[in-house]
Amino acid sequence: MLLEAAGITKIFGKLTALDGAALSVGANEFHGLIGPNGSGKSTLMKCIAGAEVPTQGKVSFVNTDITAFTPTERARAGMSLKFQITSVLPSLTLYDNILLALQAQSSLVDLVFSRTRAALHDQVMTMLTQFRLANRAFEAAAALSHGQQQWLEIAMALAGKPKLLLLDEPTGGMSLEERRVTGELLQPIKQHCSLVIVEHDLDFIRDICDRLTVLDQGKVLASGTVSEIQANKAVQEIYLRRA
Ligand SMILES: Nc1ncnc2c1ncn2[C@@H]1O[C@H](COP(=O)(O)OP(=O)(O)OP(=O)(O)O)[C@@H](O)[C@H]1O
Repeated sequence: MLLEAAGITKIFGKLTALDGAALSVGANEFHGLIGPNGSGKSTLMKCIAGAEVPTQGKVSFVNTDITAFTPTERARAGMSLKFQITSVLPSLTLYDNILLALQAQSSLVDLVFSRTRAALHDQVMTMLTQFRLANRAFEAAAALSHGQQQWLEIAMALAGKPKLLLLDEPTGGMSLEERRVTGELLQPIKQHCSLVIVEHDLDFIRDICDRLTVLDQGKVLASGTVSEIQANKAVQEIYLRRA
């Protein structure tokens, strides 16, 4: 397993947000985290990313116990969380935003060699092309639509070539068409990266994910392939209960 979170409990004062939750993600796997409002999805994501420290439990990544790692140490180990490490600077061009994200991964020594700069140029353009933003490379990021800004942020989160990308509700506020394109843009990264994604849009998550974990009241209700989860009676019940 690439990521293994086990027995994760998180207590905020009197509230138990997570109660022995677990999550396993393999290499090249897209894994969706779903569940009703307040079931603990974001808190589990934060415990994995290092933004919250679990009260109990263990997080392993690439066979290393990272429970006590800082977010920066996790990033160095190959984990990337959109918004956490980098975020879009609206007054800079798309090109410069991506360049900054790439440069954050390079050493100062690398940066002073022009050959590296040329290589960075190619990487910037490749990433912009991959995220269908190349034709706007030299416009300010502020001019982008909401959806395009999200794509730019995802591209920036991928600049360090992470083994695992964590996305918390990336399609929030997107149009239906932008959601569809987001699914298409994410697919190719599976060749080199796994994904843990929290999303309220169940159609979107079903379309792009290989496996799903369902949280309910801080516990794992079910975990399995998309078809296993769709056929699961207990899962159907919590979603019906909500409706
Ligand atoms: N920093 C915090 N301090 C106190 N309580 C918190 C904190 N963060 C989360 N909680 C509580 O923990 C519970 C789980 O919250 P969490 O945001 O993880 O759920 P979620 O499944 O992501 O919800 P949603 O779908 O609404 O985003 C909620 O009751 C929430 O109010």
